[in-house]
Amino acid sequence: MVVASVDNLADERSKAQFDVGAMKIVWAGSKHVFDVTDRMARIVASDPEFRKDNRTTLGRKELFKNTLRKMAHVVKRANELRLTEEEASKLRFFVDEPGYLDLHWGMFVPAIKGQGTEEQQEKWLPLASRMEIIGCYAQTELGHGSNVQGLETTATFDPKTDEFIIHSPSLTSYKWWPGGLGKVSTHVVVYARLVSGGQEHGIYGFIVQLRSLDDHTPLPGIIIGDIGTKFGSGAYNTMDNGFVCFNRVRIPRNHMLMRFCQVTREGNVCLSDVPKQMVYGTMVYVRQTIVSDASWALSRAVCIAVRYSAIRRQFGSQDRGIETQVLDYKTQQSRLFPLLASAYAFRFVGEWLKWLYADVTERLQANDFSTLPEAHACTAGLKSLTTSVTADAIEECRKLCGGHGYLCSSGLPELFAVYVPACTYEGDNVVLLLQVARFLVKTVSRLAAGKKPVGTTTYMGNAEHLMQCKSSASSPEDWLKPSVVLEAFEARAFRLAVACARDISKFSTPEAGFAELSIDLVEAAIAHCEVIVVSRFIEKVQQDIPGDGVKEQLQILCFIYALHLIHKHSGEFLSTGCITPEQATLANEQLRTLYGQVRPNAVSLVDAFNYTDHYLGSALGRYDGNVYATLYAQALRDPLNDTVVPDGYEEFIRPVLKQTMRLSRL
Ligand SMILES: CCCCCCCCCCCCCCCCCCC/C=C/C(=O)SCCNC(=O)CCNC(=O)[C@H](O)C(C)(C)COP(=O)(O)OP(=O)(O)OC[C@H]1O[C@@H](n2cnc3c(N)ncnc32)[C@H](O)[C@@H]1OP(=O)(O)O
Ligand SMILES: Cc1cc2nc3c(=O)[nH]c(=O)nc-3n(C[C@H](O)[C@H](O)[C@H](O)COP(=O)(O)OP(=O)(O)OC[C@H]3O[C@@H](n4cnc5c(N)ncnc54)[C@H](O)[C@@H]3O)c2cc1C
Repeated sequence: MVVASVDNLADERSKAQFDVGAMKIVWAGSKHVFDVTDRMARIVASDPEFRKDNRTTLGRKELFKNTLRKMAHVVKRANELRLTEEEASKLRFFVDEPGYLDLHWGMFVPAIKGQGTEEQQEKWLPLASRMEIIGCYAQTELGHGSNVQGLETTATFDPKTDEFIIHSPSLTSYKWWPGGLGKVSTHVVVYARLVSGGQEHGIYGFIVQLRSLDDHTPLPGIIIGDIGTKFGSGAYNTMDNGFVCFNRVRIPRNHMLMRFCQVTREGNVCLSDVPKQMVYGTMVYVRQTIVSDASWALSRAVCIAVRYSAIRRQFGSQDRGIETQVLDYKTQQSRLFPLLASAYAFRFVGEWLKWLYADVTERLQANDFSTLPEAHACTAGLKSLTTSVTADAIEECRKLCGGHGYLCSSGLPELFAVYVPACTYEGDNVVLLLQVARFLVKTVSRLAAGKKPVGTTTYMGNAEHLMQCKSSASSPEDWLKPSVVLEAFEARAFRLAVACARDISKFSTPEAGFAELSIDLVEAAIAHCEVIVVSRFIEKVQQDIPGDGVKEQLQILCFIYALHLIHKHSGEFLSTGCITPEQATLANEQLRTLYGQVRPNAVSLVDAFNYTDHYLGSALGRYDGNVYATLYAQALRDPLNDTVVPDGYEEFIRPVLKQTMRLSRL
C-alpha cells in the first residue's frame, strides 16, 4: 500500500506555470510591504513567547492571562526593535489572537483623532500613543447595537459644575460587548445621548476614565466586568469583551469629543456645519480595515485546504496502488477554487477600498462631503459581502478537509470561531446591506431626475442599455471577455435596483415599501457589491503585472471569481433576463475549463500568500506537507493523553465494568 508522502507538495510546486516570487509581491501589494510583512511574520514565528498551539486547551483565565502576556510582549518588542507603526501593526497581526491592543489602536485612538478637537487630540493622543492610558470603544448596549440612534446611555450637562453626568438609566442601557472593556481598559470613548438644557441633541462620544491608574480598581459609580465566555475554544475568548454601568459618573465638559458639536460653558449646543453622520466615522474606518483583513482569513483557510487536498488521497486506484489526490476531483475543485479566487478578489478590492477611504478622508478635511454617502455604502457593503463569504468559506474549507478538518489541530475550527463574529461586529451584515440598498434606491431615483451617477454607481448612467441589453456570449470562450462579464453583472445589479425602486413606489410610504421589500433590497445590494469586486479584479488584471505567468494566473482566477458568481446567482441572472439558460451553461463549461487550468498551479497560488507555519497554525496546511506525522504528534500532546489510564477510571469506569461483570454472571 503506497501512502501519501510529503513529496506531494514538492511535486505540486514543480508544476507551477508562473513566478511564485513575483506573485508574492502582487499579493503583498509592493516589494516594501512584502519585506515588512515577511520580516514581522518571521519574528513572531521564531519567538517562543508567541507560541499558540496550546490555546484551545487552556481554560478562560489562563487563556486571558496568556494573551495579556503576549500583548505586553508585543509592546516590548515593538519598543526594543524601534518598529515603525506599519511594522508594529504587522507584528501584532501575526501574533494572531484578539486582544485589547486592537481596540486601543484600532478604535479608541481613531475615535479621538476623528472626533476630537485639535486641543483634545493634543491632550489625549500622546497619552494613548505612549500607552499611559489604555482605551476602548463603547457604543453597543445590552438592549441596542444596530440601532445607534436608540442608545439609552445619557450624558447630561450640568452647568453648575461644568460637567457631564454619564448615566445608565436601565439594565438595557448597560454598555455590553466592547472589547478590552471587561478587565483591561483604563479609559473608554462612550457613546451617549447628549442632554443639555433639558433637551436631547443626539449621540456623541465622551471620554470616561474607568479604572484607577494606581491600582486598576473601578472608579466610583462604575460597575464593570467581562460579559462571559464566547463561542469556540480559544478563539475570541482571549478578549475581555465587557459590560459597564455608569451611575451618574461626572466628567469634565471638555471630555466630550467636540469636533462636530460643541457644548459651551453655559450649556449651549453648537453644531458645526458638517453631516451628523461624521460621528459614525470610526465605524467607517474600521469597516474598511475589516475588508482588507477578510482576504487574510480567507486565504489562510484556503491555503490549509489546498495543501491538504494535494496530500490527501482517496479512491481511484486498482490493486491497492496509489490513490487519487482529492484535489483532482472536480467537485473538490468546484468548491475550493472559487474560494481561492475570492481570496485574490478580496485582496484587490481591499487595496482599492483603502484608496477610497484615503480619498474621502482628504476630501472631508477640505470640507467636501460629497463622496461620504458613497464611502459609507462601499465600506458597509464590502464589509458585509467579504465577511459573510469568508466566514462561510472557512467552514467550507473545514468540510473540504474531511474528518481531520474537525480537529482543532487543523486550525480551522478556531479560525472559524474567531472570524465569524466579523459578520456581526462593526454592523450586522444584513443591516449594512440595507444601508447599501438605501443608497442604491436613492441613486436610481436621482437618475430618474436626470442626475448623473458617479463613483461606483457610474455604470448606472448607462441606464437604457443596461435595462435592455442581452448578453452576446455564444461560446464558452466569450465568457473570457471582460466586457461580456461586466455587462452581465452591471445589468443584473441595475435591473434588481430599478425593480426595488419601482416596487417601493407602489406602497403608501417609502418606509413601508422599504420594510416590505427588504429581502429584495438585500439581494440588490449584494449584486451591486459584486459589481464592485468584479470590476476591481478586472481592472487589476488589465494592468501591467511583472513576473512570468503571473498575469495569466490572475486572469484565470478573475474569471473563476466572476463565473462562479454567475453560477451561484443564476436565478437572478436568468430572471432579470441578463443571460439565457444556454449562456449559463456556456459559462459553466468555461468554469470547468478554468478549474483545470488552476489545478497545476493551486499549491503555488497558496504559497504566494507567504504564510509561515506559525501563522497558519495547522497540521494540515504545513508547508512541508508532513500532515500525518504532525497530526499524530499533536494527538499525543493532547492533555487527555497525559496519562494512559484516564483520570476518573477508578470512580467511573471500574464500577461500570464491575457492574457489567455482575450482570453477565447472572
Ligand atoms: C506598540 C504596539 C503597537 C501595536 C499596534 C497594534 C495595532 C492594532 C491595530 C488593529 C486595528 C484593527 C481594528 C479592528 C478591530 C476590530 C475589532 C472589532 C470590534 C468591534 C467593534 C464594534 O462592533 S463597535 C460598534 C459597531 N456598531 C455598529 O456598527 C452599529 C451599526 N449601526 C449603524 O451604523 C447605524 O445605526 C445605521 C447605519 C445602521 C443606521 O443609522 P441611522 O439610524 O443614523 O441612520 P439611517 O439609516 O436613518 O441613515 C441616516 C443617513 O445616514 C447615513 N449614514 C449612516 N451611517 C453612516 C456612516 N457611517 N457614514 C456616513 N453616512 C451614514 C445613511 O446612509 C443615511 O443617509 P441618507 O442620505 O439619509 O439616506
Ligand atoms: C466579538 C464582538 C466584538 C464586539 N466589539 C464591540 C466593541 O468593541 N464595541 C462596541 O460598541 N460593540 C462591539 N460589539 C457589538 C456589535 O457591534 C453589535 O453586536 C453589532 O453592531 C450588532 O448589533 P446587535 O448585537 O444589536 O444585533 P441586532 O441588531 O440585535 O441583530 C439581531 C438580528 O436582527 C436583525 N436586524 C436588526 N435590525 C434589523 C433591521 N433594521 N432590518 C432587518 N434586520 C435587522 C439582524 O440582521 C440580526 O439578524 C461586538 C460584538 C461582537 C460579537
